Amino acid sequence: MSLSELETIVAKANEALRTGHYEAVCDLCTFAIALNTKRLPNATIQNGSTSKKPQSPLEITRTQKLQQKLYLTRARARNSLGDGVGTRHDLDAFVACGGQESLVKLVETESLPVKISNADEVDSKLPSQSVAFEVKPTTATGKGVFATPRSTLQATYEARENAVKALAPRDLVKFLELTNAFDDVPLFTGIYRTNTLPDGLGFHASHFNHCCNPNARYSYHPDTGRLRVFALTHIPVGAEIFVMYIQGRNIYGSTRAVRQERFRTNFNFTCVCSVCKLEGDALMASDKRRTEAGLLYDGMMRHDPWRSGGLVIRDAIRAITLLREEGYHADVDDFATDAGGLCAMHSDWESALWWARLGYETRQAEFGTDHPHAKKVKIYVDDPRSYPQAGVFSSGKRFMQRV
Ligand SMILES: C[S@@+](CC[C@H](N)C(=O)[O-])C[C@H]1O[C@@H](n2cnc3c(N)ncnc32)[C@H](O)[C@@H]1O
Repeated sequence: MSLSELETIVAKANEALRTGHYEAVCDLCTFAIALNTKRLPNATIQNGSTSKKPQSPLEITRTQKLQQKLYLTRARARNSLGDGVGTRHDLDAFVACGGQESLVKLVETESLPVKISNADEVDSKLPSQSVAFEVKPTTATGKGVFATPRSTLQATYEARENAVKALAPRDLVKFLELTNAFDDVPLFTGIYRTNTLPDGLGFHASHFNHCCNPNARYSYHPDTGRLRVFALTHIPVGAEIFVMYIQGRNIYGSTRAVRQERFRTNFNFTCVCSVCKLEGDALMASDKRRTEAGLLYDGMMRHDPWRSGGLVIRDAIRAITLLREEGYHADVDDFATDAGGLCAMHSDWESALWWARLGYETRQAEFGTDHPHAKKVKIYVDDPRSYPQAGVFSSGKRFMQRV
């Protein structure tokens, strides 16, 4: 962790001290002390060698001053929490790393105003009634999220500011608890990159693991500023809930090798989901299905809509069938909406409505009826004549094939 990141933590700890969030102060200082100790000139790292990077004299002074501030800040928080032993320990450590005795006296005599932490207030704002899962350790992926008996299909989670420096101290504690998959970049950046999925970073949502056949989908809801998670299929109690870190055609339309390359490049991990673990014929069949679905997606709208409109419908049916065979429960709308548009183009309102419904059902299940993605296609269900290309041909053709 860089010195400036540590200084950010000290600043946040002091902010928390001022606002009476003493538990958060302790968490932040404990975290930073552990990391800053490794930066001190006489520190040894785990294999017994000394700190890797030599520091300039200025940096050494900053590191030592930081350590003093951390102990003193935590001492004041512990004092306010009535933790006498902890306070004494921190004041001794403060002096041992060069802190002034006069400041120790000050803390010993100071009685900080006793403020009631509003922690409970903050927690009670979280949608605990709708929590349908819990975070637990997994064998292969660290922690993951599992369905609980109180399962509901919709669980909403608060979306948070991505800018770490703008986080409130308590949120910074939660941020620091998230996984970091990048050793070679500063800690804040590593945590940010590990946990910022296509729709943002959420202190709860970022605990979901990925699967190339997810059973849930999370999305950012702009009206409420929340990350929301919707189940895509029935999730039995005790089953892990998986979302997708890479979306749409990039996941359902790509082979394992291509997906793994994306995970390595974007997230620095090797995917061990049930689809990526397939071997032999099963893997070949999965790769074949996904390659075909990807090609169908790319090629569907290249058919001449006047002469070959039937091919658009044929491709949509084929692609949706492939996704179903693959056990992939999302993104049917990628094909259904275009198929509806084609039917509307030919003024086949009955078929246009059928496909519009399929597209809308998919989007409302994945994002919620109040999400802009769902609202955007709802208008075609309300009136298939509202497809932008509606009625351009009056060919009299009817596209009766359904999936
Ligand atoms: C956003 S976090 C997910 C929660 C994380 N497992 C934890 O312990 O808090 C992303 C990290 O989880 C792990 N992970 C998630 N899905 C995975 C998968 N399908 N295969 C392997 N590792 C996965 C990777 O280490 C990745 O960097």
